[in-house]
Amino acid sequence: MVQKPIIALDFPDRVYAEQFLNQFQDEKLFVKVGMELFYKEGTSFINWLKSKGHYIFLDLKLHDIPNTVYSSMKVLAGLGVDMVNVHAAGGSKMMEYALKGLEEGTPKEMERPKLIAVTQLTSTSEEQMQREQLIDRKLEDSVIHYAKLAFKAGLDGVVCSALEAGEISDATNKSFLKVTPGIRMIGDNSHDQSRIVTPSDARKLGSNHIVVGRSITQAENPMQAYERVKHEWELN
Ligand SMILES: O=c1ccn([C@@H]2O[C@H](COP(=O)(O)O)[C@@H](O)[C@H]2O)c(=O)[nH]1
Repeated sequence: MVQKPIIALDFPDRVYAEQFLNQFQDEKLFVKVGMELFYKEGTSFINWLKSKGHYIFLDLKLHDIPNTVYSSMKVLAGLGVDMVNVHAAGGSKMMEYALKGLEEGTPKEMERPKLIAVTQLTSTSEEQMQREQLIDRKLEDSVIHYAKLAFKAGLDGVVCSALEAGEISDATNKSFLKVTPGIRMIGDNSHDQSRIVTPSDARKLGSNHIVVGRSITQAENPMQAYERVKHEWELN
């Protein structure tokens, strides 16, 4: 799959999203559609993105009982997106059912979307995890544990911070995807993120894909910000 930085289209509606995308003219981008935009615009916006030739990560982070996730994935499989995800905290059985739903729901002429699992959100710090999730371990231990569960369940990879990418490769295998949000250029505002890494360090640490939102979408010149991120990411 194409390794361009994945741009998080965190916009309230398609008018904002299309205005943003129009700046890139005919460039085929890798974009992420999250809950905000999908809940507002639904599948018609996904179809529009596809008609423009963009790669799509549909970031809905499913987390429910196995049967519900199975049936929902069966539906999402028909959308023709490139990547979807679940929360690993839903457990091994839920992840296996998610994969089964995707496999059964993908039309014969399409490729099954990659399925990845969120380990610990990049906004979560070790202190918060220990206090609120009552996990009395290092944050890396929890991330690696979830990555191993996702790997065993047959998933294609995980969402993690680039800080954990190397250890995940060692615990699974090199082709297991590490998709890493929490990306910031030096000096950028970290906002609500806790585990942040630059594009260049993410590459060095072993990320396969980086996800970048506000550093691009809220920049004074989003095109220029995207080119800077892409340059750093591709250079290393
Ligand atoms: O652990 C996670 C999982 C998903 N995200 C999503 O990525 C982007 C990051 O946006 P920034 O503006 O670059 O912080 C956003 O859509 C999150 O929902 C994540 O950050 N961490």
